[in-house]
Amino acid sequence: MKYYIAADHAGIDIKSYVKELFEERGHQVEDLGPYSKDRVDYPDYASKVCKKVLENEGTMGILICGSGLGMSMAANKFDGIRAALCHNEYSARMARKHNDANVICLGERVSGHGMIEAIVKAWDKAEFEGGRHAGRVEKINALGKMGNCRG
Ligand SMILES: O=C(CO)[C@H](O)[C@H](O)[C@H](O)COP(=O)(O)O
Repeated sequence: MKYYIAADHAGIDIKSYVKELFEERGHQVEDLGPYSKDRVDYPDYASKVCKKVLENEGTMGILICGSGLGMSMAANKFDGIRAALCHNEYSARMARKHNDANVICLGERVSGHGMIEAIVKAWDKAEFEGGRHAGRVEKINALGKMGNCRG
């Protein structure tokens, strides 16, 4: 699997570690920045990753900020992106098995190295189950195409 990874200043310390975890599991990971610890805005980096994922079918994204919240909120604005904030293994497993998530969001200020490793492993081992979940995921995708849902 090809992944695109990015962070903000609050996620940059573990970006290389997360990249290595995915590479150790046989994946290719392209780092879209940032490349210094300067303060940056997470929507800019969520945007870089989501655009790449949408442009390149079959790829996935990894986004890291302090809590993972800002990245997931920004990423889920993109039609076709199903970004899952994962603070534990269960969430990571369900994000893939039930939601067919294509972007994983992590919080450097929330999860330590050991938990991050467990999350990555759980995400990577899990596969979308389809079946009853397929129609639900299609409904998520349809919501994105509706644009402004306020009617
Ligand atoms: O979006 C977030 C919080 O919901 C992310 O954790 C950001 O990384 C965080 O807001 C950055 O905060 P900072 O005080 O500017 O470092």
